[in-house]
Amino acid sequence: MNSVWALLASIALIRTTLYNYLPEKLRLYISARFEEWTRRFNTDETMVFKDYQSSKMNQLFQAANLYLGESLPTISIPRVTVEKTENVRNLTFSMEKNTEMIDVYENIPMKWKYFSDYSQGMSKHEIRWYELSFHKEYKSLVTKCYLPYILERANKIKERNRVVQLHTAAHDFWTPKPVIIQHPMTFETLAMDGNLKKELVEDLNRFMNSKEYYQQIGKVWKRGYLLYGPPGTGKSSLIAAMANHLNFDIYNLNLSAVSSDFVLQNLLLSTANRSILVIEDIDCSIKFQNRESGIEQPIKYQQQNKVTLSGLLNFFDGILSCCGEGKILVATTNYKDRIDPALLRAGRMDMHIYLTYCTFSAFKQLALRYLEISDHSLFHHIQKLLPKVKVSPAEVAGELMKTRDPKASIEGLIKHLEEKVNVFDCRWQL
Ligand SMILES: Nc1ncnc2c1ncn2[C@@H]1O[C@H](COP(=O)(O)OP(=O)(O)OP(=O)(O)O)[C@@H](O)[C@H]1O
Repeated sequence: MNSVWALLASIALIRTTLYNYLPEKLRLYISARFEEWTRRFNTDETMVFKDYQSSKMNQLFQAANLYLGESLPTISIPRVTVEKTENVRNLTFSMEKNTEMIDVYENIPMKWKYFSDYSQGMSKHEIRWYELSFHKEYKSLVTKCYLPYILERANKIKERNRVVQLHTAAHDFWTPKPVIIQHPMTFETLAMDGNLKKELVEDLNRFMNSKEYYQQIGKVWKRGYLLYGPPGTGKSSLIAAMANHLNFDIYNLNLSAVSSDFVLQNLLLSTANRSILVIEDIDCSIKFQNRESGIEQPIKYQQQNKVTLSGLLNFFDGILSCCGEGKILVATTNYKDRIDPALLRAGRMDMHIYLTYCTFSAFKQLALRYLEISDHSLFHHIQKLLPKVKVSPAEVAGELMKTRDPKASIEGLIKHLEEKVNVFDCRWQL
């Protein structure tokens, strides 16, 4: 055995020595021939996915990370890295440096190896990469099917893991660190007319599944909703439910703090795709010039409100709104009649949703959520009182929260409603 090692070592030494004395052209020729010769015997091909390519994040590297991470908990592998970071919902698994795993795609084994190292040079930073090896006869399958499949799966994993974030604008920019919203409001917990809720959920789902349709008819893939109604009727709650349903980030825009139409345009351009842009109390943010009568906006308003109506219209449906896709605009107001009709038009505000004072049906949904009861002998009193008063779901929810005892809670609400009826009757007599 020792003599074999000695022979191999001598061959290597002779080869290196000879190689050093050969002219460069001949050396290059020999290595090319040598590589060709070894390739003939090697049946595998390897693809390398570096984390960064020309200082841009390599999407294939990221996708492989997510895709492989999903299979890691289910396969036998000696070591894995497990993480839970703030802005993802679930545990994330990743491969340890210099380890390998086999993924089976269409019954074909795909061998993945993960590497990391430190770059040489002035700034020492970590370089990470995956190597994917497969039998060379599957090269076309890998490029045409396997890699696109990984990209698609990774997108789905990303969507599933995402947490909803709230972005707010400050000093003409979106704040660099959005807040993670853990708002528990969903369409299940929102007390709202059953038919309206169903219509809205269907509308959102239809919109989400219509990307190709919008493209086909040449329309920008965006949708606008106007939520209007008295304070406390659940406009903000509904926005949270929409964001949770779609898993979309929220960009909350206070128009009165935006310094110009130009800034408004920039803010819109820097919102992410598949997000909800909210303009709360749109009627308070801008005093509208009456476009129908043609009366000019008074100078004092022009000074106060730096965003103009035309800037806003441009923002809703101008060329700018083409930048991005899957965008939802939500405007809220307590006074729909104060909004310029131009803004309310279909295409800008496609669906107008009236959130009203608490109805008996909404009360029953709140009772189920707050008191965990679907019926009670005192319910008929509430049913009689509710049509006589203007009470918001927020007010009812506040009463129901005062005690966990259903009887005491409903009695408290009846008392509150009766007081409101009496106040109303007194005013009526005056
Ligand atoms: N329809 C509803 N279903 C369940 N809870 C509700 C509903 N409406 C209001 N609430 C409760 O009342 C609170 C306040 O409601 P919300 O902020 O959504 O009302 P709003 O219409 O946005 O009010 P405003 O016009 O004053 O901004 C919510 O946090 C929620 O707990």
